[in-house]
Amino acid sequence: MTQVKICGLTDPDLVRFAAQKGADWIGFVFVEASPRHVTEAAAATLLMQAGRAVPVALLVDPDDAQIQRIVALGIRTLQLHGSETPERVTAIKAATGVEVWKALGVAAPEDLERAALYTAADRLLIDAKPPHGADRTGGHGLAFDWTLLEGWSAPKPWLLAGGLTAENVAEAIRLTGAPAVDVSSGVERLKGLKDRALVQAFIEAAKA
Ligand SMILES: O=C(O)c1ccccc1N[C@@H]1O[C@H](COP(=O)(O)O)[C@@H](O)[C@H]1O
Repeated sequence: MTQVKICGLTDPDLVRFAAQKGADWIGFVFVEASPRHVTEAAAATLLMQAGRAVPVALLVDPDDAQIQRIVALGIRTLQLHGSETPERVTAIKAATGVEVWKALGVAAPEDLERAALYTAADRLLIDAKPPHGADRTGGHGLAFDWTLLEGWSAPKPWLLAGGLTAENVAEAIRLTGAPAVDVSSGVERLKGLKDRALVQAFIEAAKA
């Protein structure tokens, strides 16, 4: 069954709800420019509601100190969503031993070729590229051309992200063969404000 990550939760009740409805991962965004930003202090409370869902820390070009603080909170999965090089990902994996995901923005076939360079990543997250001039690297609710993934042989376990919604996720999975999906904007009524009904509908559609 397709695995689901619900990203950018800031409300403990919604964390509990998403976990109860079957989310496999819950993402916490430690990126100040994001409307879903959570502080490390707030995350400590949110984590307690995750139940069997695995908490994921979304970080953009984190320094070693930030990584140490996040791991000290008890988060064992890092989603690197910046311009981290393969060498930096290898160093983070070696220093922490936790699960490390690397997000890659895709707009052309050559973007997928970079996937093979990230040998230390445990998973890849294949996302749309941010719009020109954007203040953050993801979470814009934009999809990319999924047909770019036709015939792609993923070198790692991977997730599909970018502009997914309850309405389009089944088609996205069918076209791309994604074993897992990640959503943020598509389960919001307003930017940064998650909606229970949309969260439930997304999980059900992805796992149907
Ligand atoms: O959610 C954010 O604000 C965010 C900030 C910085 C980097 C990534 C971010 N979100 C991730 O972006 C993709 C796509 O999200 P969307 O569903 O299109 O809104 C997803 O992996 C989020 O985790």
